[in-house]
Amino acid sequence: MKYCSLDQDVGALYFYFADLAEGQVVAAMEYPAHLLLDAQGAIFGCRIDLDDDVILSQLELVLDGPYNWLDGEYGHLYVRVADEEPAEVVALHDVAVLDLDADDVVLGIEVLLPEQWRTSERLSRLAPLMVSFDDEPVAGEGPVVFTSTSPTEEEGVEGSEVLAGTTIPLDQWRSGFVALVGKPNVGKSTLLNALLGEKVAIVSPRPQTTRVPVRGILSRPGEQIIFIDTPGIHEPNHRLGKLMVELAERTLPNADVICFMVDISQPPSRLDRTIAREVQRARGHKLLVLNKVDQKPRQPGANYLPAYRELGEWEMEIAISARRRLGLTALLSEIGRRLPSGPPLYPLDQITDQTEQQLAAEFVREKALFYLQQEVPHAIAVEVEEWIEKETATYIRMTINVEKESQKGILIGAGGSMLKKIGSAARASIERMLGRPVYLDLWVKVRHNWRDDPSALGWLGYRAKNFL
Ligand SMILES: Nc1nc2c(ncn2[C@@H]2O[C@H](COP(=O)(O)OP(=O)(O)OP(=O)(O)O)[C@@H](O)[C@H]2O)c(=O)[nH]1
Repeated sequence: MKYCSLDQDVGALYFYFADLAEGQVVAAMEYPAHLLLDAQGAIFGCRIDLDDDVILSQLELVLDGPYNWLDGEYGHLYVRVADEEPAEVVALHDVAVLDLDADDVVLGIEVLLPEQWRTSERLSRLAPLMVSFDDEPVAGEGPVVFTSTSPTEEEGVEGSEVLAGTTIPLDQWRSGFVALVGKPNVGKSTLLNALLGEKVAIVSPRPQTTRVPVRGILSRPGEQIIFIDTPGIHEPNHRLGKLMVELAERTLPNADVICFMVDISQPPSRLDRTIAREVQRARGHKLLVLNKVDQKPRQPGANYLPAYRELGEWEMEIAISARRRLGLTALLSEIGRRLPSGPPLYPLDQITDQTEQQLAAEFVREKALFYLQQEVPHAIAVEVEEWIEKETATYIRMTINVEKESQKGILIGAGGSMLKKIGSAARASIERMLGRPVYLDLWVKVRHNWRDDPSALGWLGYRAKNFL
């Protein structure tokens, strides 16, 4: 690698393999990422888990570095400042983004560092290569000395510290429900996590990741916003899909504010139009939320804003990047001022309606969505069978249900390799959530066509009455 930089505001660590010129990055690819730590816990590189879509010529610049290495057997790309074995490999929640130029060559990699990894001790091994974020790295220029300051949060997005000891009389509070609706993959769950500063909803590059509405609660002085991240509205082709769409649509009548989310880097589709019509019929305040402003339009130079604007009557339109946490303060203040008067509906320190067990099962599904291809991850339902707090670790046994024998084989992989990969990534996420070691025991079972079987859907928890 040539340089790296850290955007303190969002925690984005960027590895440069070339000097970037304006407009040079034209595409991006996303992959799961891990941090490589030395014995002192300092980050000395990262591992990106590639898939077969990446070809060697794309990695030409990356593999130019003396210590970078592609492990062809597993598709692991190592980007490092030294040739050493990591003392620890830590999975990151967010995917890494590989920026490509017009010839499809990778120019740089961005990973999002959780706050605890942004200290000068953790970054000490990378310090000699750090350039300050605002400086464009220029060929021939030496690296700028890196001084670590504590990351600045977007004002108001993190609310927990200002909640303690609130003395605001209850009749001066505002509270209400805010529905995040839109077609699959527009970034609803990413937005919810970004607004809460915590991961309460799983995210993946595949459509139809969210299956049931997830509530995320943001409490700030005098204000409680209950976000409902809804399944992406689509044309369903099985009972589970129908339930997902029904649950999403049923959040609309009760929402005080509706954020109709779209992907501004693409033109509106038929689904966007259908959802916009449904949103228009609801009583709540309607905001048009244009996500992914960080991404180049599909057609270079195109502006899809007017086409989205025409889909309905919007009280307000706001451009954001959920991934890069841009525009979120403005969005929150627009939502806040539209909330009805009322006392908080949830305890002020509660951030979601999901239990730790539900979230743990979701983390397993999230990793399966990353690692598995095509239909297999969508055919998965994860059940927690056992959860025992032991002295040194939490023991968790889960069953992963699939629909066919062939899917079971793919999920387990040669010699159990795929299940191991999913398990170790999920275990890292669960450990982060629980703050203690976890022993994760995964089993795979075939439940034929469970997505179309009403009784299987019922005992797997996919029932409308559970969420209304
Ligand atoms: N470039 C870019 N990508 C984003 C942004 N927000 C979300 N994404 C990516 O879009 C993909 C889908 O994000 P999700 O948050 O799972 O989308 P969703 O709308 O909840 O999807 P469903 O669960 O299918 O309804 C993921 O790969 C995200 O990383 C953004 O602001 N910019």
